Amino acid sequence: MSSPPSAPVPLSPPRFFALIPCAGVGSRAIAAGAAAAVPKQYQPVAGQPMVMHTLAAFASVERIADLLVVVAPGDDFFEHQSSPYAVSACGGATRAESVANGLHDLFEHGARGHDWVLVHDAARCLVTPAQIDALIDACEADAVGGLLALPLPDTLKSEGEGAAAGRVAATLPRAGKWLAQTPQMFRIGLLSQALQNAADEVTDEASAIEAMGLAPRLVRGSAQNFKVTYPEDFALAEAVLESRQKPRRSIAP
Ligand SMILES: Nc1ccn([C@@H]2O[C@H](COP(=O)(O)OP(=O)(O)OP(=O)(O)O)[C@@H](O)[C@H]2O)c(=O)n1
Ligand SMILES: C[C@](O)(CO)[C@H](O)COP(=O)(O)O
Repeated sequence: MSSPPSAPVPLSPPRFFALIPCAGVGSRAIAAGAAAAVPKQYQPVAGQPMVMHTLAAFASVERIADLLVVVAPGDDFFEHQSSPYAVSACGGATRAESVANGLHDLFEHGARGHDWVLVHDAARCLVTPAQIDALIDACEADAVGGLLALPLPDTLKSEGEGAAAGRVAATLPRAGKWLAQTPQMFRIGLLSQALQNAADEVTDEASAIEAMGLAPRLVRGSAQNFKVTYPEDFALAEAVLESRQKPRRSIAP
């Protein structure tokens, strides 16, 4: 007599991982002609290397089970820090490659395909635990996943080409246009597959998912969650972080 088929083993609830691509060189952050001593994510902002602010925000989110920082091969920054974060020197030539390599590392350390991963730029050091929680709340029951993003606040122009470069070619409709931010949150298995299919030029995780015919959820982020990209962004990031650290002045009765 054959034994009855065994009941399928129920999947354990998905966990939430954070993956921080931190392997860039910050070429646009270097002022024309000036050489930066360290990549932008390690430059001091409001008393700490920029990436430490980013990591502190994720460390405050209780639902994040584990966090992996992806740095460039040979980068020894975290060897000189007494920080509790897991670090993998598996950064690639592009951001997409750094993320794909980091996902591989997460799998090797026990992550499963149905776990969630929140990918977040090291250079978005102003993200807050509340914004991270808002993304998780909005996406954890979603079939695809999603990203923080901001509706376009300004009038949108396209630039001419050739002899018309530097001049407006057209004013484009901005309704329904959003600026993609991070974190971007997807199932680890799905994202890994999407990045394998996608070309290296995809500039965010959502684009790789979209290329599979799926539609990531847009979750409203904040203008303060900007990416430090150009030299002038450092002073703005510092001002915002310092304003958060300052004790609020009480208003006299
Ligand atoms: N090969 C790369 C390129 C970028 N990043 C990371 O991806 C994030 C967003 O990228 P971006 O702001 O473009 O950083 P850089 O590539 O360093 O900047 P630039 O393009 O100006 O050189 C950054 O935290 C950066 O460290 C990465 O992990 N691996
Ligand atoms: C992922 C990202 O921050 C979303 O806006 C952005 O696409 C990164 O682009 P970059 O050219 O690598 O800075």
